[in-house]
Amino acid sequence: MELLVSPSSVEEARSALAADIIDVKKPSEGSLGANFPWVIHAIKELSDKPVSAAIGDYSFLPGGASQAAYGAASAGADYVKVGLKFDGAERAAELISSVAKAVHWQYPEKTVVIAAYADYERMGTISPMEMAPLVAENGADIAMIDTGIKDGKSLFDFMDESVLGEFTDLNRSLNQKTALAGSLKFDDLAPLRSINPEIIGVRGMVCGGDRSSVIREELVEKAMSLVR
Ligand SMILES: O=C[C@H](O)COP(=O)(O)O
Repeated sequence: MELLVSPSSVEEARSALAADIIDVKKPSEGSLGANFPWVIHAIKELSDKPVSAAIGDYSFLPGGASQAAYGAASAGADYVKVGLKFDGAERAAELISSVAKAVHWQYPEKTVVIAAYADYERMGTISPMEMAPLVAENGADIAMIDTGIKDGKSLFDFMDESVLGEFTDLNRSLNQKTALAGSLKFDDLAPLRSINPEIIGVRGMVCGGDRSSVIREELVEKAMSLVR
């Protein structure tokens, strides 16, 4: 299980360098808010660690999402991550294939992450289970669950360990990886280890519980020691 940590600036990224994957985002623009390309580039320059970039919680806008995905990959992101903020399997397939093509067209080695929301019922968006079979089938690499509304409710408030285990197993059977996130706490690391997704994503946990605060290096190190 690898640890992905989401800084919002170059300064914060310096405190996150112990993580396996540095995930650039702009939390003030949403759960998967996109940061500026020059911030992605500067964070990529900081270390040899793989860099991920969120491109936004996207409505059904395959053209816009594919340009944003291409921009993030060109700026240096090794992982490009998009959230599906709409419903409908057919529309999801179209946006996933557009984003995957935009990245793999010139960067076949890069990884495309597609996120659905644990709180899809209150978001009115596609569910993670409905999204899962559309990911690799449309050229993407990782199926992710995050919470869409960051109001303190966590992934486990919406999906229990057995459902998350089913999601992870389903992804494995589809030859795609799983990433889980959503206001995770240190106490969640034990159940997450038994669910065993390839990646877990955190921000609030390593900010001391408040994701609008700043990432603390010692908490990233603590989280790394517990996921190993
Ligand atoms: O990709 C992971 C997210 O940034 C998780 O943020 P959070 O732990 O504050 O919900």
